[in-house]
Amino acid sequence: MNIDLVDDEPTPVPHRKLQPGKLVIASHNEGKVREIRALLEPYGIEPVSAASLGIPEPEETGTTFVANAELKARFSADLSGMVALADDSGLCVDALGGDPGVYTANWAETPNGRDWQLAMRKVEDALAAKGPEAGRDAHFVCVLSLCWPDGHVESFEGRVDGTLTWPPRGAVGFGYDPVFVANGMEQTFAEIDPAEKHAISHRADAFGKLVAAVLG
Ligand SMILES: O=c1nc[nH]c2c1ncn2[C@H]1C[C@H](O)[C@@H](COP(=O)(O)OP(=O)(O)OP(=O)(O)O)O1
Ligand SMILES: [Mg+2]
Repeated sequence: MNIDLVDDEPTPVPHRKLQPGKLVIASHNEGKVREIRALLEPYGIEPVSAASLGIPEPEETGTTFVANAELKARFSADLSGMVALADDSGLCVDALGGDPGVYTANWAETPNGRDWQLAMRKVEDALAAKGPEAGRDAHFVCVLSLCWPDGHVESFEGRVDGTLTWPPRGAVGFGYDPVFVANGMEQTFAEIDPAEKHAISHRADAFGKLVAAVLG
């Protein structure tokens, strides 16, 4: 047994409970806002979107999901004076060394806004270039960060494992949903009911941890 490892355990920080009331969803992605609203619904929290408060999108300068989720949550908490909940997420493809990862949204950027067909095609082309032995395993990651107006922040990470399919299938959901098939399923995330996605998604996984820590 490595004694050093035991000594290095971080001191647990007590969680702060989230009280019923208004909360800013610090995301400008309508697909995410819709999903986060649905997840919050049973908890007596009234979500308002950052866009509806006129809060702009901060620059995502972090190199990790946690760093970006926390900077987005802090930005909206500072500007609104309310508790803010941000989501930083992405698609990590094993054969691509985890890309596009933190840069998943950037792969969709064009001069005319985001193009998800193009982004899915880019991932597929990169994967095809690796050859069939590389495999098609991928996972989505989601970090949800809550920031209070006094700067207290709590973050929760979730993931869902699956494989990438081609061509894209389905019209529900957003982003890369049409090419992602979760393990144990046959349909893509864009072919299943939102409720089914909420039962297994990376966002739901992170949200479950958030609930246990700050709403339980
Ligand atoms: O469930 C998902 N189903 C499909 N695609 C997904 C999902 N979850 C994240 N993704 C992809 C698309 C998203 O655009 C990118 C995250 O980028 P990310 O910077 O966290 O979000 P974003 O810029 O779209 O919105 P915002 O930063 O305002 O919350 O990963
Ligand atoms: Mg973003």
